[in-house]
Amino acid sequence: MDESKLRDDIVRLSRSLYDRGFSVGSAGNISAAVDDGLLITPTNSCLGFLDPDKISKLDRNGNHVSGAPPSKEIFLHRAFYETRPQTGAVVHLHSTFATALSCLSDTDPQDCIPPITPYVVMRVGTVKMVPYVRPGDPKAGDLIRGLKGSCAAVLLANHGPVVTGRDIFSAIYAAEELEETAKLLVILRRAPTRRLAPDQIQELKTAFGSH
Ligand SMILES: O=C(CO)COP(=O)(O)O
Ligand SMILES: [Zn+2]
Repeated sequence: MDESKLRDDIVRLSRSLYDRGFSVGSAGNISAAVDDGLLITPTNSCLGFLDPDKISKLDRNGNHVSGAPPSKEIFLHRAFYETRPQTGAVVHLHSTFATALSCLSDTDPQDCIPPITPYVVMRVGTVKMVPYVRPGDPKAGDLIRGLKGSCAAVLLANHGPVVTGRDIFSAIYAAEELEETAKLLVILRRAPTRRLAPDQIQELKTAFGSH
């Protein structure tokens, strides 16, 4: 794993998210696994203007070893790496439509993003809601551990999405797919909407793997 390329990829992909309005201000944070720990965006940093040399590095025990102070959501990120060994990167955003679903009281907490299109099934899988805790509360880590690795993505109630992937590219593509599907769900709200049928979902899982 080339850490310096990974740092450049984090900067480039974060800027792209920011430029397209998936994040604003200093909201959101991104981490990626490296051989000896993980890289995570610094707390209070803007995803549009990251400096590769200031990205925080933590060792395998979660100790801060270099860069600016890490995101306060480090507990959330580490819980995904701990419970889903296939995780190579974690993306947390306050993207508008996924956050809207996280605030709507009739979003199904066991199935926040119903399977209405193939790509959300292929890239994201089942999304559960995690009860509200304040940003940076270590309890968020306990709540993620409680899912026992069953979800690649969650919505934090009244806060926003957290999405994981094998690597930084797949985590970000999945976060974009989740946001676009959330937008469709908000647009289609109260309109009778066809879901993919269970056999169609199974066909996708067989053809493309499941989350
Ligand atoms: O989105 C955020 C908190 O939930 C941003 O926090 P950080 O700036 O500490 O990464
Ligand atoms: Zn947040």
